[in-house]
Amino acid sequence: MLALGKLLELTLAGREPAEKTQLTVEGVRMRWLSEGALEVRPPEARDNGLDLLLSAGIHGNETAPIELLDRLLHDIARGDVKPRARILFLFGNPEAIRKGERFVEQDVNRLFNGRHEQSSGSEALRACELERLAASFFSLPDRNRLHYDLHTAIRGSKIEQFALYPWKEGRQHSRQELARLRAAGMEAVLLQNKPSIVFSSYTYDKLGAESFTLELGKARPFGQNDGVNIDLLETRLKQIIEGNEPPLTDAALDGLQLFSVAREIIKHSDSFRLNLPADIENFSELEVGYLLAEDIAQTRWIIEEEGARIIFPNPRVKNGLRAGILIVPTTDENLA
Ligand SMILES: O=C(O)CCC(=O)N[C@@H](CCC(=O)O)C(=O)O
Ligand SMILES: [Zn+2]
Repeated sequence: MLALGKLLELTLAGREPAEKTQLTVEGVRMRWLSEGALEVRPPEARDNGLDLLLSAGIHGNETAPIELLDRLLHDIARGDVKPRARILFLFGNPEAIRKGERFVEQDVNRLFNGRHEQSSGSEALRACELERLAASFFSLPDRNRLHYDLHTAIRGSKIEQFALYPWKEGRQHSRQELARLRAAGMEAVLLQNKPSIVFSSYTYDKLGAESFTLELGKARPFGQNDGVNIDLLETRLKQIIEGNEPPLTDAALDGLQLFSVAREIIKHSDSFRLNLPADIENFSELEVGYLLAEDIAQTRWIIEEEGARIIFPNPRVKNGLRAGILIVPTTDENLA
């Protein structure tokens, strides 16, 4: 296999490849751009006009998505997968991946849409670099832009695989993209309703891509991901890359559960208390009247919404950051 197909090995070793560009037997050009960043370009005659950004390892301990990108890249480097799309592979936080930690000093996925400018340290620099790499990749005119930012969650989940769909004023969420996610094995989608500082929101808001954060199961160390079944996603990604996706029918959304954000729980101070068991699963339902959280100055988060559920509860985040999202079921009536 070509050396550049071993992007994960290079990244884990903190090594720069001697040769920055290589051609596969299929005439596919692979170009190393920076640590954990590799562009794949099909021969011009085969290019179908899709620019696909695949990122993983924005959180260094979320290894199933990193292993998935590693397999896809190996397949392309060997000529077993023949791309018709341009692809940018990104391993988000190499230092944290090497340490097997979610982050080193601060969460890279809270540093996008300009947030890195108000911060310092290696993770702020990396968020800036990721924005630059994505902006340069998505700078070609008249092409379709798609970004999947792949994650696994800290805790178990009543709904194992789901997507978060960013929001932008005046832009409607796409039914076609939701159908594609359903075909890729996603069981639910959270339709966001305000701007955010995560990577997928940056590429959606600033770069015009269709962008999603995908949650694929529970985070485990390298080599221990047998419990994370991402076969449907892997198959779909290969089809997207090779430009031979089966057509999506009108019934394609069947079974996909849609949610919207009722409230984000923001931790304001060290006094923040979250009244949930440590092992609570994502999508657990909370009853009306339940006292979910308390914070400084008698702030109390009481459930008012029928059918409310919690995702990503985490009282250990830094002050000012999201300590959970309260979500409620929604319908498909506002989709484009
Ligand atoms: O399990 C958790 O608490 C977090 C899992 C995770 O890393 N999720 C992403 C979601 C990003 C988004 O809101 O689109 C994150 O928290 O960064
Ligand atoms: Zn993550």
